[in-house]
Amino acid sequence: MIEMEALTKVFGGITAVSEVSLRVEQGDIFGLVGPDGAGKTTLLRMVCGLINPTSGRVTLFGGRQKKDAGNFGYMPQRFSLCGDLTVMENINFFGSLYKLDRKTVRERADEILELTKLSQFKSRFAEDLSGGMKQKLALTCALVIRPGMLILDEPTFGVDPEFRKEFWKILYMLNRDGMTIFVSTPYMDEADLCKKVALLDRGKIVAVGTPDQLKKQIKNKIIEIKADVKDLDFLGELPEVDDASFYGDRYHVSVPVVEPAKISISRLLSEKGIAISFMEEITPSMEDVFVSLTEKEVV
Ligand SMILES: Nc1ncnc2c1ncn2[C@@H]1O[C@H](COP(=O)(O)OP(=O)(O)OP(=O)(O)O)[C@@H](O)[C@H]1O
Repeated sequence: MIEMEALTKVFGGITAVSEVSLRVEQGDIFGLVGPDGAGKTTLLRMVCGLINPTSGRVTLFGGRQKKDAGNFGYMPQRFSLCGDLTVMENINFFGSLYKLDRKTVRERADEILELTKLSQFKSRFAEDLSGGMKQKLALTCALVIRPGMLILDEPTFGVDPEFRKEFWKILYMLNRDGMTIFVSTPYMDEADLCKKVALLDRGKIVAVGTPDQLKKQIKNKIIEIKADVKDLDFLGELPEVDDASFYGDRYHVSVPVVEPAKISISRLLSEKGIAISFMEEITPSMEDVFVSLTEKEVV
């Protein structure tokens, strides 16, 4: 459905996207995952034809359909709605950009607003919606053209976890009904929700595969630790430990062999008078995969 060949974008002296080759297949939920500034927006904008690549090529739908034929929906990262128009007026405006007649827009809107649970807010001004509801309205607008493929740029950025769950539920429903989804996200936990993932770092693809395939690429084991102090960075200095990273209220320690590392960690923490409430080997998360492939900590 989307084929990217050595896609590159240079802005002045900055190479935002470098030699990216990827294929998004029909029926995929394909995640483009990477931290801020990795090049996600730039890549998606080239795919949508909003900016030209410096070099490389994008082919959509095997080159059989035109990019501008309304056969894919795009939900940009930035707020793309008119704040002083109501929910329904925004949808009508969007429909008119694609030359859809009012009746068609109204019928489709009713259906999609049901799905996005915005039906009761049709006459509310967009600027008065919550952050999550604004994102849902942007999604509704992108869906009004009934696209076969949806391209979304960080659709859940900065909204609460409850909303993120709800938004992903909608994406799953759309995908189940046959829609191909190409979505960017800085959230590593969302990578786990994708059928296929490309990890992007400083403009380059560092890994591509299903979440399970990517997790198997990690050679080290991961030990998760909860202790009564927050800063356990010093664990990285133990010879049995390759890396120690902070994850919210816990630490993930990357080790070649589990048991000697656990003994050594227990000894060191006990010497420092630090109590351990949890220390077990766990299945690596997508954060662990990203850290191990890029040697970077993520938020
Ligand atoms: N129009 C532009 N002119 C100059 N530099 C740009 C432009 N657009 C993006 N960049 C730079 O390209 C790099 C990639 O930016 P991009 O916005 O694509 O990343 P991103 O992964 O989407 O991150 P974010 O979530 O912060 O938007 C960054 O260093 C950014 O500053």
